[in-house]
Amino acid sequence: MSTEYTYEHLAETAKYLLERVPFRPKIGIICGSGMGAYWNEGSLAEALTDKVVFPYNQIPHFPESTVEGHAGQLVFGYLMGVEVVCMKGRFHHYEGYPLWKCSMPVRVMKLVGISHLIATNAAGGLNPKYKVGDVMLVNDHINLMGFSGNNPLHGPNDERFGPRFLPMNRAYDKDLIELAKKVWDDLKLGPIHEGVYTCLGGPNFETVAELKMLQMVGVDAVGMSTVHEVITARHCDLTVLAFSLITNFCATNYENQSEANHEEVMDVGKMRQDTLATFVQNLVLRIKKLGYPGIK
Ligand SMILES: O=P(O)(O)O[C@@H]1C[C@H](O)[C@@H](CO)O1
Ligand code: HPA
Repeated sequence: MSTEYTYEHLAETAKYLLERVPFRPKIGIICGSGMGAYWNEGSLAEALTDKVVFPYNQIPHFPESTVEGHAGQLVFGYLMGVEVVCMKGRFHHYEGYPLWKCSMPVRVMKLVGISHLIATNAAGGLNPKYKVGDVMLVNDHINLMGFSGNNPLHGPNDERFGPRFLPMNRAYDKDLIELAKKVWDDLKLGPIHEGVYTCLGGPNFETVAELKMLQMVGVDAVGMSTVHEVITARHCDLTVLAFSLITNFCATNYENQSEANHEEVMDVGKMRQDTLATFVQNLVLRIKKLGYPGIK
Protein backbone atom coordinates (compact mmCIF):
# COMPACT_ATOMS: atom_id res chain seq x y z
CA MET A 1 0.00 0.00 0.00
CA SER A 2 1.20 3.49 -0.75
CA THR A 3 -0.74 4.83 2.15
CA GLU A 4 -2.01 3.62 5.46
CA TYR A 5 -4.72 6.30 5.23
CA THR A 6 -7.91 5.11 3.62
CA TYR A 7 -10.57 7.56 2.50
CA GLU A 8 -12.50 6.58 5.64
CA HIS A 9 -9.56 7.54 7.91
CA LEU A 10 -9.36 10.98 6.39
CA ALA A 11 -13.14 11.39 6.46
CA GLU A 12 -12.94 10.67 10.21
CA THR A 13 -10.27 13.35 10.59
CA ALA A 14 -12.38 15.84 8.66
CA LYS A 15 -15.47 15.01 10.73
CA TYR A 16 -13.51 15.56 13.97
CA LEU A 17 -12.43 18.99 12.76
CA LEU A 18 -15.77 20.04 11.32
CA GLU A 19 -17.58 19.17 14.55
CA ARG A 20 -15.35 21.69 16.33
CA VAL A 21 -15.33 24.54 13.81
CA PRO A 22 -18.41 26.75 13.40
CA PHE A 23 -17.64 27.83 9.80
CA ARG A 24 -16.45 26.25 6.56
CA PRO A 25 -13.19 27.41 4.93
CA LYS A 26 -12.87 27.57 1.13
CA ILE A 27 -9.17 28.45 1.10
CA GLY A 28 -6.33 26.44 2.60
CA ILE A 29 -2.95 28.04 3.26
CA ILE A 30 0.28 26.15 3.93
CA CYS A 31 2.71 28.32 5.87
CA GLY A 32 6.26 27.15 5.25
CA SER A 33 9.59 27.96 6.86
CA GLY A 34 9.54 31.50 5.50
CA MET A 35 6.02 32.25 6.72
CA GLY A 36 5.80 31.50 10.39
CA ALA A 37 5.96 27.71 10.49
CA TYR A 38 8.42 27.93 13.39
CA TRP A 39 7.47 31.06 15.26
CA ASN A 40 4.34 32.79 16.53
CA GLU A 41 4.94 36.51 16.71
CA GLY A 42 3.77 38.22 13.54
CA SER A 43 3.06 34.97 11.71
CA LEU A 44 0.14 34.71 9.31
CA ALA A 45 -1.58 32.10 11.47
CA GLU A 46 -1.50 34.60 14.36
CA ALA A 47 -3.31 37.16 12.23
CA LEU A 48 -6.40 34.99 11.93
CA THR A 49 -9.41 36.05 13.97
CA ASP A 50 -11.94 33.78 15.71
CA LYS A 51 -9.30 31.07 15.60
CA VAL A 52 -9.92 27.42 16.30
CA VAL A 53 -6.49 25.86 16.80
CA PHE A 54 -5.68 22.15 16.55
CA PRO A 55 -2.15 21.04 17.49
CA TYR A 56 -1.23 18.35 14.98
CA ASN A 57 -0.68 15.81 17.74
CA GLN A 58 -4.33 16.16 18.82
CA ILE A 59 -5.88 15.55 15.41
CA PRO A 60 -6.91 11.94 14.73
CA HIS A 61 -4.65 10.22 12.19
CA PHE A 62 -2.47 13.32 11.68
CA PRO A 63 1.30 12.87 11.49
CA GLU A 64 3.30 14.58 14.23
CA SER A 65 5.74 17.34 13.41
CA THR A 66 9.26 16.26 14.36
CA VAL A 67 10.71 19.76 14.57
CA GLU A 68 11.62 20.22 18.21
CA GLY A 69 9.55 22.71 20.17
CA HIS A 70 7.05 23.16 17.34
CA ALA A 71 4.07 20.88 17.48
CA GLY A 72 2.63 22.30 14.28
CA GLN A 73 -0.94 23.48 14.19
CA LEU A 74 -3.94 23.46 11.93
CA VAL A 75 -5.58 26.84 12.47
CA PHE A 76 -9.10 27.68 11.30
CA GLY A 77 -10.12 31.32 11.30
CA TYR A 78 -10.89 34.45 9.33
CA LEU A 79 -8.39 36.48 7.32
CA MET A 80 -9.89 39.86 6.42
CA GLY A 81 -13.26 38.24 7.04
CA VAL A 82 -12.49 35.31 4.71
CA GLU A 83 -12.86 31.79 6.13
CA VAL A 84 -9.54 29.95 5.84
CA VAL A 85 -7.67 27.00 7.24
CA CYS A 86 -4.00 27.43 7.75
CA MET A 87 -1.28 24.81 8.23
CA LYS A 88 1.28 26.32 10.58
CA GLY A 89 4.16 24.09 9.62
CA ARG A 90 4.20 21.19 7.21
CA PHE A 91 5.65 17.70 6.97
CA HIS A 92 8.84 17.10 4.99
CA HIS A 93 10.27 13.96 3.45
CA TYR A 94 13.55 14.54 5.33
CA GLU A 95 11.67 14.20 8.64
CA GLY A 96 11.28 10.55 7.75
CA TYR A 97 7.81 10.70 6.23
CA PRO A 98 6.88 9.18 2.89
CA LEU A 99 5.50 11.73 0.45
CA TRP A 100 1.91 10.50 0.76
CA LYS A 101 2.11 11.24 4.49
CA CYS A 102 3.66 14.67 3.93
CA SER A 103 0.75 15.65 1.72
CA MET A 104 -2.05 13.94 3.65
CA PRO A 105 -3.18 17.28 5.20
CA VAL A 106 -4.02 18.53 1.70
CA ARG A 107 -6.64 15.80 1.40
CA VAL A 108 -7.95 16.63 4.87
CA MET A 109 -8.30 20.28 3.86
CA LYS A 110 -10.17 19.17 0.75
CA LEU A 111 -12.53 17.11 2.89
CA VAL A 112 -13.25 20.03 5.22
CA GLY A 113 -14.37 21.99 2.18
CA ILE A 114 -11.56 23.99 0.59
CA SER A 115 -11.58 24.59 -3.16
CA HIS A 116 -8.38 26.67 -3.30
CA LEU A 117 -4.91 26.02 -1.91
CA ILE A 118 -2.18 28.60 -1.36
CA ALA A 119 1.10 26.77 -0.74
CA THR A 120 4.05 28.82 0.43
CA ASN A 121 7.66 27.86 0.96
CA ALA A 122 11.12 29.18 1.60
CA ALA A 123 13.53 28.49 -1.23
CA GLY A 124 17.02 29.14 -2.46
CA GLY A 125 17.26 31.46 -5.44
CA LEU A 126 18.92 30.06 -8.56
CA ASN A 127 17.77 32.67 -11.03
CA PRO A 128 20.52 35.32 -10.99
CA LYS A 129 17.88 38.08 -11.21
CA TYR A 130 16.44 37.15 -7.83
CA LYS A 131 17.41 38.85 -4.58
CA VAL A 132 17.08 37.59 -1.02
CA GLY A 133 13.62 38.58 0.24
CA ASP A 134 12.02 38.45 -3.23
CA VAL A 135 8.87 36.49 -3.93
CA MET A 136 8.49 34.07 -6.82
CA LEU A 137 5.04 32.91 -7.91
CA VAL A 138 5.47 29.30 -8.93
CA ASN A 139 4.27 28.84 -12.53
CA ASP A 140 5.58 25.28 -12.88
CA HIS A 141 7.67 22.70 -11.11
CA ILE A 142 10.06 19.89 -11.88
CA ASN A 143 9.20 16.82 -9.84
CA LEU A 144 12.75 15.55 -9.47
CA MET A 145 11.87 13.09 -6.73
CA GLY A 146 9.15 11.76 -9.00
CA PHE A 147 11.73 10.97 -11.69
CA SER A 148 12.82 8.07 -9.51
CA GLY A 149 9.27 6.94 -8.80
CA ASN A 150 8.86 8.73 -5.47
CA ASN A 151 5.41 10.23 -5.87
CA PRO A 152 2.68 10.94 -3.26
CA LEU A 153 0.16 9.12 -5.48
CA HIS A 154 2.26 5.97 -5.83
CA GLY A 155 0.21 2.83 -5.15
CA PRO A 156 -3.46 1.94 -5.41
CA ASN A 157 -5.71 4.83 -6.38
CA ASP A 158 -8.97 5.71 -4.63
CA GLU A 159 -11.18 7.43 -7.18
CA ARG A 160 -13.00 9.24 -4.39
CA PHE A 161 -9.90 11.43 -4.10
CA GLY A 162 -9.20 11.69 -7.81
CA PRO A 163 -8.28 9.87 -11.03
CA ARG A 164 -5.45 7.38 -11.48
CA PHE A 165 -3.81 9.49 -14.16
CA LEU A 166 -3.86 13.26 -13.97
CA PRO A 167 -2.54 16.08 -16.09
CA MET A 168 -0.07 18.50 -14.52
CA ASN A 169 0.37 21.03 -17.34
CA ARG A 170 -2.05 23.48 -15.70
CA ALA A 171 -1.14 22.69 -12.10
CA TYR A 172 -0.51 26.30 -11.12
CA ASP A 173 -3.62 28.24 -11.97
CA LYS A 174 -3.03 31.03 -14.49
CA ASP A 175 -5.93 33.18 -13.28
CA LEU A 176 -4.68 33.03 -9.71
CA ILE A 177 -1.15 33.91 -10.82
CA GLU A 178 -2.49 36.96 -12.66
CA LEU A 179 -4.63 37.90 -9.68
CA ALA A 180 -1.67 37.51 -7.30
CA LYS A 181 0.48 39.75 -9.51
CA LYS A 182 -2.27 42.37 -9.56
CA VAL A 183 -2.72 42.26 -5.79
CA TRP A 184 1.05 42.54 -5.29
CA ASP A 185 1.28 45.49 -7.71
CA ASP A 186 -1.75 47.25 -6.23
CA LEU A 187 -0.07 47.05 -2.84
CA LYS A 188 3.08 48.53 -4.44
CA LEU A 189 5.27 45.84 -2.95
CA GLY A 190 7.99 46.10 -5.63
CA PRO A 191 9.06 43.45 -8.11
CA ILE A 192 7.57 39.97 -8.09
CA HIS A 193 8.81 37.02 -10.13
CA GLU A 194 7.29 33.99 -11.80
CA GLY A 195 9.34 30.86 -12.13
CA VAL A 196 9.98 27.15 -11.83
CA TYR A 197 10.39 25.47 -8.44
CA THR A 198 11.87 22.12 -7.64
CA CYS A 199 11.83 20.05 -4.47
CA LEU A 200 14.78 17.94 -3.34
CA GLY A 201 14.64 15.50 -0.48
CA GLY A 202 16.91 17.42 1.91
CA PRO A 203 17.77 17.85 4.71
CA ASN A 204 21.17 18.90 3.40
CA PHE A 205 21.34 21.96 1.19
CA GLU A 206 22.72 21.40 -2.30
CA THR A 207 26.23 21.01 -3.62
CA VAL A 208 27.56 23.45 -6.19
CA ALA A 209 27.40 20.78 -8.91
CA GLU A 210 23.77 20.01 -8.06
CA LEU A 211 22.83 23.67 -8.18
CA LYS A 212 24.60 24.17 -11.50
CA MET A 213 22.67 21.22 -12.90
CA LEU A 214 19.34 22.56 -11.61
CA GLN A 215 20.06 25.96 -13.12
CA MET A 216 20.87 24.34 -16.44
CA VAL A 217 17.53 22.52 -16.58
CA GLY A 218 15.55 25.70 -15.89
CA VAL A 219 14.96 25.71 -12.15
CA ASP A 220 14.57 29.20 -10.66
CA ALA A 221 14.13 28.26 -7.00
CA VAL A 222 14.98 25.14 -5.03
CA GLY A 223 13.38 23.89 -1.85
CA MET A 224 12.31 20.78 0.05
CA SER A 225 8.50 20.79 -0.13
CA THR A 226 5.38 21.89 -2.05
CA VAL A 227 5.69 19.71 -5.20
CA HIS A 228 4.09 16.62 -3.62
CA GLU A 229 1.45 18.80 -1.94
CA VAL A 230 0.53 20.37 -5.28
CA ILE A 231 0.33 16.96 -6.99
CA THR A 232 -2.01 15.78 -4.23
CA ALA A 233 -4.03 18.99 -4.46
CA ARG A 234 -4.48 18.73 -8.22
CA HIS A 235 -5.38 15.06 -7.86
CA CYS A 236 -8.36 16.07 -5.69
CA ASP A 237 -9.23 18.97 -7.97
CA LEU A 238 -8.09 21.92 -5.87
CA THR A 239 -7.16 25.16 -7.59
CA VAL A 240 -3.58 25.97 -6.64
CA LEU A 241 -1.42 29.02 -6.17
CA ALA A 242 2.09 28.62 -4.77
CA PHE A 243 4.84 31.07 -4.01
CA SER A 244 8.40 30.93 -2.74
CA LEU A 245 10.10 33.43 -0.49
CA ILE A 246 13.70 33.55 -1.69
CA THR A 247 15.60 33.28 1.56
CA ASN A 248 19.14 32.69 0.30
CA PHE A 249 21.31 32.71 -2.77
CA CYS A 250 22.39 29.40 -4.17
CA ALA A 251 26.14 29.25 -4.62
CA THR A 252 26.77 28.07 -8.17
CA ASN A 253 30.54 28.52 -8.04
CA TYR A 254 33.25 27.30 -5.69
CA GLU A 255 34.57 30.81 -4.97
CA ASN A 256 31.38 31.70 -3.11
CA GLN A 257 32.15 31.35 0.59
CA SER A 258 28.56 31.66 1.84
CA GLU A 259 26.81 28.60 3.20
CA ALA A 260 23.04 28.08 3.25
CA ASN A 261 21.58 27.59 6.72
CA HIS A 262 18.16 27.28 8.30
CA GLU A 263 18.66 30.28 10.63
CA GLU A 264 19.06 32.57 7.64
CA VAL A 265 15.92 31.07 6.10
CA MET A 266 13.91 31.90 9.23
CA ASP A 267 15.51 35.35 9.65
CA VAL A 268 14.54 36.36 6.12
CA GLY A 269 11.06 34.97 6.77
CA LYS A 270 10.70 37.14 9.87
CA MET A 271 12.00 40.14 7.94
CA ARG A 272 9.40 39.67 5.21
CA GLN A 273 6.49 38.31 7.22
CA ASP A 274 4.53 41.56 7.41
CA THR A 275 4.71 42.03 3.65
CA LEU A 276 3.73 38.44 2.95
CA ALA A 277 0.88 38.57 5.46
CA THR A 278 -0.46 41.74 3.82
CA PHE A 279 -0.15 40.07 0.42
CA VAL A 280 -1.97 36.89 1.43
CA GLN A 281 -4.69 38.78 3.32
CA ASN A 282 -5.48 40.91 0.29
CA LEU A 283 -5.21 37.94 -2.01
CA VAL A 284 -7.77 35.84 -0.14
CA LEU A 285 -10.10 38.81 -0.01
CA ARG A 286 -9.87 39.24 -3.79
CA ILE A 287 -10.31 35.51 -4.40
CA LYS A 288 -13.51 35.55 -2.35
CA LYS A 289 -14.80 38.74 -3.97
CA LEU A 290 -14.23 37.24 -7.42
CA GLY A 291 -16.15 34.12 -6.44
CA TYR A 292 -13.18 31.75 -6.17
CA PRO A 293 -11.87 31.91 -9.75
CA GLY A 294 -9.58 29.49 -11.55
CA ILE A 295 -9.57 25.86 -12.58
CA LYS A 296 -11.31 23.49 -10.22
O1 LIG B 1 8.80 24.10 4.49
P1 LIG B 1 9.63 24.90 3.55
O2 LIG B 1 9.71 24.30 2.20
O3 LIG B 1 9.15 26.34 3.48
O4 LIG B 1 11.08 24.94 4.20
C1 LIG B 1 12.33 25.05 3.56
C2 LIG B 1 12.89 23.70 3.27
C3 LIG B 1 13.42 23.26 4.61
O5 LIG B 1 12.38 22.70 5.38
C4 LIG B 1 13.88 24.50 5.27
C5 LIG B 1 15.35 24.72 5.09
O6 LIG B 1 15.75 25.88 5.75
O7 LIG B 1 13.20 25.57 4.56
N1 HPA C 1 17.82 24.75 -0.85
C1 HPA C 1 16.82 23.91 -0.50
N2 HPA C 1 15.83 24.27 0.31
C2 HPA C 1 15.82 25.51 0.77
C3 HPA C 1 16.81 26.44 0.45
C4 HPA C 1 17.87 26.03 -0.41
O1 HPA C 1 18.79 26.80 -0.73
N3 HPA C 1 16.51 27.59 1.09
C5 HPA C 1 15.36 27.37 1.76
N4 HPA C 1 14.94 26.11 1.58
